[in-house]
Amino acid sequence: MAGQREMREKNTWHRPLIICIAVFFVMAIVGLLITGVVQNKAIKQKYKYGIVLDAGSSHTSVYVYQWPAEKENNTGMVTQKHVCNVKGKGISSYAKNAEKAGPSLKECMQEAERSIPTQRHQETPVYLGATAGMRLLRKEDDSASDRVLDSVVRFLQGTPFTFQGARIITGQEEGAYGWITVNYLSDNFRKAQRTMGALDLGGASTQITFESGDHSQSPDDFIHFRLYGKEYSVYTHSFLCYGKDQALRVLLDQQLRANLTGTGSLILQDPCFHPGYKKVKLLADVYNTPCIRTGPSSNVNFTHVGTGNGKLCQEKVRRIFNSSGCSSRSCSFNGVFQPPLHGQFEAFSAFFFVMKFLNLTSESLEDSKKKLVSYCSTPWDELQKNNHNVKEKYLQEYCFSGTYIVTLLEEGYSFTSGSWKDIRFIKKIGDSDVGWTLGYMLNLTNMIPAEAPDSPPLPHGGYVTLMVLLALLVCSLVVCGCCVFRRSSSAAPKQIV
Ligand SMILES: Nc1nc2c(ncn2[C@@H]2O[C@H](COP(=O)(O)OP(=O)(O)OP(=O)(O)O)[C@@H](O)[C@H]2O)c(=O)[nH]1
Ligand SMILES: [Ca+2]
Repeated sequence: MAGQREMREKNTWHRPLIICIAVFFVMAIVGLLITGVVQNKAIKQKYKYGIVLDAGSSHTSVYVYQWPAEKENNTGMVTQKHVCNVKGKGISSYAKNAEKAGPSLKECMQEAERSIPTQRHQETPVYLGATAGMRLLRKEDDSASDRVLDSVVRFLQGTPFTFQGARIITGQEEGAYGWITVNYLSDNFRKAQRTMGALDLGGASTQITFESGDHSQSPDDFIHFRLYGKEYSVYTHSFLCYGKDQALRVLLDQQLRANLTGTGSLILQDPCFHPGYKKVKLLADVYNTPCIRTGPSSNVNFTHVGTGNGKLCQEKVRRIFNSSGCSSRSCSFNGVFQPPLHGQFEAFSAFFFVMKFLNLTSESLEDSKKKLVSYCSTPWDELQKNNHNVKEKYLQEYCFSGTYIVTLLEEGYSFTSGSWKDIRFIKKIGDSDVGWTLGYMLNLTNMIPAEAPDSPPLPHGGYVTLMVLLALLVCSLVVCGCCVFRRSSSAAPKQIV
């Protein structure tokens, strides 16, 4: 008895201790749960922003991008928040009144200010890249292109953002950054998946870009990237004057020269324009481009008459491409080396605008050509009646533009009826417009690391869930342990002393 009493006296503190430990454990578990939940509560995401102006030949667009502030180096995190199309033509059209080029951006830059929190303005970089329209102006009149850029720089320096520069990007950059945008938005870099090619059709130039190991020939047409720990050898070529606006002028010039009799008024019968289409135009609007060697005196008018012969239009458009004179193993056109096509291609900008309107984005090559012939024969007044909400500038040219696109892809780049299905005509990937601007900003802000960032073995959510489950397991083990201990101590045989 005395022993038991002694035992009990010695252990009087066991029970409260166990209870105390259990209480602390439960408190720790509850604390863990609350931390896990609060930590993962949707905190107001903090974003960073970037602005890129695409100063194209036909117009300028202002893109606002955003990304989660703490995930700067993660991929797939930069998305387009806003886009504003500047009213009027491209900045190269201000060659004769350069001081107006910068202020023409005002409305869209004010929209950009409204779309970004004020406290972020100071840290938001602004980049302007000018493309083929300014490349052509620089060819024609270098000082005029400088004056236009100066006006743009002065204006953008006056915005509340951090202006990082305005420059004419090369055709190679335009192609390469379009390819980066396509594959970044498709998450192909982070997943080290097969990349897709990029086809960009502008008003003054067109670009083809795709991964190819075949860089033994024309190394100038290759760019090498190391992205997320993987090497990429990318073929890219930009054809200046092969944007659809300039190509139309080249076609008109070819037809005008064939019709120039020098007598009476000039009438051009054009199979790429609809029956009943008749407009008096200025020769200056055809010849005021460095894409055509000088033409007849430019203050002369000509009457542009449509005959709507799609087949003849295809034959005329084919003449824009010179398929002879290839000194490499394989060429696209005009003697330009092009490695064999392979893989999927994303065709955007005017490729999309035109093929979407003509409802040819999912047609085969053969059916596209047949439907174009039928579309081109549609009388102009019928077309206007059925499409009164479409800009006449675009409506009058869809027959030419569609024929040009099909000819460029088939005759120019050598897409076949088999590989035609590898082309996808798109405007966006997710919420972001496809074009060179996103790739340009990602490169300038170093947001695509050369090496894959170390990622924790578990995604954050998985990590928290695992921790909570483990904690609950520990807790239940402790509780079970206590129960077993208590049962064993109360069931211990009474010692008879
Ligand atoms: N049908 C149609 N055409 C469009 C639309 N937007 C632009 N275009 C025309 O499509 C062509 C290409 O447009 P963009 O990709 O903006 O060309 P750009 O960037 O100005 O030209 P580049 O400097 O050569 O890249 C031009 O002839 C535009 O006039 C549209 O919404 N619908
Ligand atoms: Ca463009």
